[in-house]
Amino acid sequence: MASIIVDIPPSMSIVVDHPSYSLASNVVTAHLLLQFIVLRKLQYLILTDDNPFEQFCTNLFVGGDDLNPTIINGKIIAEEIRTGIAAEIRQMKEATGKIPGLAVVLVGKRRDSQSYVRHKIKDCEEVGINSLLDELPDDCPQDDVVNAVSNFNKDPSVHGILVQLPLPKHMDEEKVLNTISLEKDVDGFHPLNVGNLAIRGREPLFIPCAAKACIELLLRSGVELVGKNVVVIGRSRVVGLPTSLLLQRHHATVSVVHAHSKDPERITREADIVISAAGVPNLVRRNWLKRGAVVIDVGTSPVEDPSSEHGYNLTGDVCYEEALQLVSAITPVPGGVGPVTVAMLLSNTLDSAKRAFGLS
Ligand SMILES: NC(=O)C1=CN([C@@H]2O[C@H](COP(=O)(O)OP(=O)(O)OC[C@H]3O[C@@H](n4cnc5c(N)ncnc54)[C@H](OP(=O)(O)O)[C@@H]3O)[C@@H](O)[C@H]2O)C=CC1
Ligand SMILES: Nc1nc(=O)c2c([nH]1)NC[C@@H]1CN(c3ccc(C(=O)N[C@@H](CCC(=O)O)C(=O)O)cc3)C=[N+]21
Repeated sequence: MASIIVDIPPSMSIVVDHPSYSLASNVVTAHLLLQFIVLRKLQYLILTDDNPFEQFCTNLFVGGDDLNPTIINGKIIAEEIRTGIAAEIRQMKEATGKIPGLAVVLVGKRRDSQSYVRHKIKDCEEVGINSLLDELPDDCPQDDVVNAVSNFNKDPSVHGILVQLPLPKHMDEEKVLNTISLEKDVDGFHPLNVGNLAIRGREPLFIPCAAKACIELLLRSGVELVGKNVVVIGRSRVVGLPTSLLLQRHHATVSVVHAHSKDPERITREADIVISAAGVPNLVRRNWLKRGAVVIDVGTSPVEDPSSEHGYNLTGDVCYEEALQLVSAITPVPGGVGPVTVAMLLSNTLDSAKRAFGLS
């Protein structure tokens, strides 16, 4: 193990005890450590895996230890969005006598899926969207799900169709999702919607809700996107991929980290903004983050906890307590991205109804 001691008068020393730092890089930055040590009146500074050298030096460049991070409140932002949607729906009802409709297809009894669907239905009621729920058993044939979708495709009172993912293992998700009619694809998962999101100058009919939520949270918190280095962790159809595409439409410089990425800590530590959607609890530790970074934590993994009300706790991808020590803003889990994702679903459903009623 590398262990370097730099003598600094008067009677101070620096101990760099870390396998991955060469003598050369330590010598170059030794004067920065000196400044820090004098400033803090420290006798020793021990760098470990949790507090690596490069990150430490980045922090030093940025300055003091007095960041007071903003906790981005997704519940309040979602409520503001819902208030606007409810007002538009009241006007729509006065003008046309009609309201938007959202149909949800839920297969199986996953507790977290049931909970999200309950949230969606409650929020629909609150803003004046009519909601329909088709619940199917875990072991039903795929054709039953396809038929449920087809019926909703034909129903003129339905403007949005959502098939809650994941589907049971024996089903072909791609096939089921492709049966949703393009005009009712409020999740924005249809290949044509994804393709149009990816191509400059084209307009998708719908943009996936979690991606929209991330951007909305950033913009409403006053975070500039143009030219910023953004790292998106995850590249799924539901979150990672559409988020990276939408960020590029906002002129951010986007890097995508996934399960095969080498040295994800180093890549993520470069980012001004980190959006994490891996679904791995506490993946992003302190040493993944640059001081002053903005963090949007999309991950919501149910982690077993028999002592909690529902038998599990929703846990984010980001080690929240550690991140709080150095970020400038962060979304909590729960109460961050989740409620805004649902608000975006309502917004997409409203947009779809407006198109159907010739109001847009
Ligand atoms: N709050 C909200 O509104 C929403 C939250 N979610 C949550 O977001 C999370 C992600 O959802 P979803 O995208 O559907 O999940 P998926 O499992 O479909 O995708 C996960 C992505 O993360 C990547 N990944 C997995 N492990 C690692 C790792 N160790 N390091 C880096 N990347 C990794 C995968 O890489 P690879 O492609 O190489 O396999 C994949 O691209 C979940 O917790 C989900 O519950 C989802 C939707 C909305
Ligand atoms: N077709 C489809 N579209 C989706 O958008 C989709 C999906 N399938 N499958 C699962 C993921 C996950 N997802 C969430 C939505 C809201 C919350 C949410 O509201 N969370 C609350 C807490 C909810 C609770 O307490 O149960 C919060 O974070 O505060 C979470 C996760 C949408 N997804």
